[in-house]
Amino acid sequence: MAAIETVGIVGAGAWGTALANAAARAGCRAVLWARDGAQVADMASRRENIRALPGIRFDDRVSVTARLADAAAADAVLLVVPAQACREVAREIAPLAAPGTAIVSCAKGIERGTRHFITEVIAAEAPDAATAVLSGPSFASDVAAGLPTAVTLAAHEAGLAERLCDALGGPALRLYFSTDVRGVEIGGAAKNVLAIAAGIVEGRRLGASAKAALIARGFAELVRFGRAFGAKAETLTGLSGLGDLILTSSGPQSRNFALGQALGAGAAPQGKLAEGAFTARVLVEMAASSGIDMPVSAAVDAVLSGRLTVDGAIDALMARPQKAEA
Ligand SMILES: NC(=O)C1=CN([C@@H]2O[C@H](COP(=O)(O)OP(=O)(O)OC[C@H]3O[C@@H](n4cnc5c(N)ncnc54)[C@H](O)[C@@H]3O)[C@@H](O)[C@H]2O)C=CC1
Ligand SMILES: O=C(CO)COP(=O)(O)O
Repeated sequence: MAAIETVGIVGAGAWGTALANAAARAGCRAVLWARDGAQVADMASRRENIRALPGIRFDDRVSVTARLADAAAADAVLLVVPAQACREVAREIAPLAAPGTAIVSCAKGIERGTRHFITEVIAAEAPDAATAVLSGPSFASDVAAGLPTAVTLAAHEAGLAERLCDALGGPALRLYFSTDVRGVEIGGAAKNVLAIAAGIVEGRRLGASAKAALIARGFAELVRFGRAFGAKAETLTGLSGLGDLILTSSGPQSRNFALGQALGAGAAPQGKLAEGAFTARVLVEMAASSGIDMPVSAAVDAVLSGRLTVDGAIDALMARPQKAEA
C-alpha cells in the first residue's frame, strides 16, 4: 500500500493545530480545516492559530482551509473535534473521502446517548473508511513546542497502524502502533473522568496521600472497565491508559484537572473543553449495565450533576465497606 503523504486535520482547536504542525514536521503535507471561515482567513494571514494555540508558527507544509473536501481528500484524516461532535463531522466527511481513507479519532470520549466509542461512531457514519485512534499523554502545547512526546496509534489492521505511525512520527513525536483500538480509546476516555477527581482532591486540599490513593483506585476501575469491554492489559498500563492518567492528574495544565480543581475549591470553572464532564455519565452507565464497580467515576458524575456535594462524595467514598484490593 502507498505511503501516507497528505494528512487532513479536521478541527482547528489546540490539538488539531498541534497535530497539523506535527504531521508537517514529519514530512507530510498537512491540510488543516476549521468550520469558521473568519478563523481560517486569520490563520492563513498570520500563519498561527491565535485562538487555540497562540505563539506557535505553522510549519510551511501546513495549509488551512474552510472547505472540508480539501482535508477529506488527503491520504489520511485526523478527526480532532470534541467527542460529542464527531458523529456530525464524520457524516460530513464520509461522501468527500475516497473509499479506504483512514479516519483517525483523536478525540477522547464516548458518545452520550448511544454509548458508542468514537471509532464506532466513525464506522457507522463513514462505513467505507478505515478507522483508527490516536491517544496518549500529550498536551497540545507540549507537542506544538516540539517537546518529546509518545502516544499510541491503533487500527484493527496492523499495517494501517504502522503506516500512520510512519507518516506522523518525527524526532519529537514517537508513535507506538497497536491493534487494540478499544483499549486505546477506553484509556483516553476514562482518564479524563479520573483527572477531574484528581483535580477535586487538589482543589479541596485533601493532600498528596489522598491524591495518590485516588489515582491508584481510579486506575483500578479504568482497568476493570477496560477488561470488560475487551481491552488488552498492556494497553491499559501503557501510554493511553496509565500514561495519560498520570499526565492529566498531574496539574491544571489539564483542562479536566482544572475543572475538578475549581469544583473542589468552590470556584467557577474556566469554561474550556473538559471531555470528562461529558463522558462521566455515559461511562458510569456503561459500567453499571455491565456490573462493573466504578466508585470514583460515579462520584465525579454525582458531583457534576449536583446529586452530591464534593464533601458528600468524599464521605461516601471513604465510607464504602472494606474490601479486598482488586
Ligand atoms: N488539547 C490537548 O492537549 C489534547 C486534546 N485531545 C482531544 O482532542 C479533542 C479536541 O480537543 P482540543 O483541540 O484541545 O479542543 P479545543 O476546544 O481547543 O478545540 C475544539 C475545536 O473543535 C471545533 N468544533 C467543535 N464542534 C465542532 C463541530 N460540530 N464541527 C466542527 N468543528 C467543531 C471548535 O471550533 C474548536 O476549534 C478532545 O476530544 C480532546 O480530549 C487529545 C489530546 C491532547
Ligand atoms: O488529553 C490530554 C493530554 O493527553 C489533554 O488533557 P485535557 O483535555 O484535560 O487538557
